Amino acid sequence: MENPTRCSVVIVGAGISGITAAKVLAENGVDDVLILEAADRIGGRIRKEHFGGVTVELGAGWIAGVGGKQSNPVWELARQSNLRTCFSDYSNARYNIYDRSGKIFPSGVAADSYQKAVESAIQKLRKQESNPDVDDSLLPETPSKIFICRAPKTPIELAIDFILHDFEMAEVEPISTYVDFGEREFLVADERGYEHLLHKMAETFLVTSDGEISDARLKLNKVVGELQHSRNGVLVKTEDGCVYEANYVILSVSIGVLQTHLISFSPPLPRWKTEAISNCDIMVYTKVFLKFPHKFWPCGPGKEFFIYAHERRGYYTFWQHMENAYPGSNILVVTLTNGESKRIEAQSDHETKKEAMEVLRNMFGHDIPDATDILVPRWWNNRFQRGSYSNYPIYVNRQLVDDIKAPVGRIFFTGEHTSEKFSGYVHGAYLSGIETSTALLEEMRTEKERRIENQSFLIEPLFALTGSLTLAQPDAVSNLPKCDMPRQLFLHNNNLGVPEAIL
Ligand SMILES: Cc1cc2nc3c(=O)[nH]c(=O)nc-3n(C[C@H](O)[C@H](O)[C@H](O)COP(=O)(O)OP(=O)(O)OC[C@H]3O[C@@H](n4cnc5c(N)ncnc54)[C@H](O)[C@@H]3O)c2cc1C
Repeated sequence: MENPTRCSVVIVGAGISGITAAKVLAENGVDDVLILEAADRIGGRIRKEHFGGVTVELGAGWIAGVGGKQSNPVWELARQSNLRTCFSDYSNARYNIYDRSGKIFPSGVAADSYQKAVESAIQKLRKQESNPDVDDSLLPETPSKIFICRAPKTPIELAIDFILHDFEMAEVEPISTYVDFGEREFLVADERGYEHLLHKMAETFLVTSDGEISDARLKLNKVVGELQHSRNGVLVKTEDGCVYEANYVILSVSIGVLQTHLISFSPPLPRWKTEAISNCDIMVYTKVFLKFPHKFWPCGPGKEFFIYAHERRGYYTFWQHMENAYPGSNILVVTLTNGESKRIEAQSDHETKKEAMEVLRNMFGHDIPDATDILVPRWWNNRFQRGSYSNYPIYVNRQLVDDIKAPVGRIFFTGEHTSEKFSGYVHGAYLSGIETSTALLEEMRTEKERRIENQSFLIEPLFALTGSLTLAQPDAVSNLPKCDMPRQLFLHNNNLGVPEAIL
């Protein structure tokens, strides 16, 4: 085995949290950093793809939390890059609920069902708030446990339950993103993709040529498989047999990846850490894109989002047309979550297209054309993701997030799942990258102070002994953890008959 490459910090993962952490370290003078990314691109869960003649976002699509007193930092980045965005008005979606025969539910019925669902959810949350120890798992195992009075049963109730809990919890309980940054949401509709923000950030500290990152400090297709950590540093091993040695590691992989055994830890992570990781839920959220030869759905104000009410909860329920984002693109997007996401990930795209077409024919009649193309992202089966984002309960136990985020020795954890207030969002991941690297910089400063104290403790007696002393590798010494230091001390003018190097 070749000597491992040594650096101050290895960052595992080049999503927005990893790139942001690296940028903050570079800005603070720590630029011997190595970013190891398993995929062949940066961005992680921010990912564009060309589909049907436009750029679509397979992962994060919206900048959520805009228009409040405080500015969302991701919105600021988007403004600096002139990222093209479209305001999304979900408020009308509840009035565009189709039944299986293509009729739209009368607005009074829809509004009434919606109101009842919101009241029921609030009631349930208040109960949880006043008695957080009630074991929710004792309630019947349905996604709609929230309906404590009466579980939703009819197609419209199930559709509203899905919209409320898989999309709009903000209407039920204040969510930090909306409270802090505002209630508006903007869909990114830019040919450069949402990921352009990451590239802009990376360009500020990584070398580029012809617009591509060419810096040796970013290594793509490097799947980290093992972290061996001790008081002195961390050995990072990748699946292709490379070994990197670092003083510290920032681990930015998703909570889904942490729950698998993709990365092994030696010594193993402590129990409090593994328990916290396994107690965090993961949401699978899948946007299926369908391209058509022409439009057959209503457009115009209040029509961007529409809902299909089916007796199976979450069955091709939430639809969006892309005419506002890309006029003339003739693209529809249907969102599935959790069990339905996993189900369609396991089947062929052809089968998914058949199911989606049947639903569309129920809503819009049999004369509509077949989709000419389909795109089905597979976030659950992607071994570098294993899901879309963390899903903490509304009344999250603070200790759980603290434990997920807390460092273990020289391994620091970052990513959207470590954000106490904004988990699940791009801005949560971005802010966590800043928070983690700031904490690491503080730790590095403290360690340096400890080393200086330790050096004088060791050096003073040696001066007394020899009268004269030089350090063969002064820089190396100042960079090493304290227990390695004596190995690096060399005596000058060795007339005492003692070995050249002590130890
Ligand atoms: C379908 C979907 C829709 C979403 N919609 C929105 C939205 O509209 N608005 C919003 O704000 N947020 C949204 N999100 C959430 C948002 O995308 C994430 O919160 C954010 O991008 C997470 O960034 P991160 O840096 O924490 O993690 P990631 O982006 O996952 O970065 C982690 C990186 O680690 C890499 N990695 C994993 N394992 C290894 C390994 N062993 N070795 C090396 N590298 C490894 C991964 O490849 C990845 O690049 C959505 C997410 C998804 C999937």
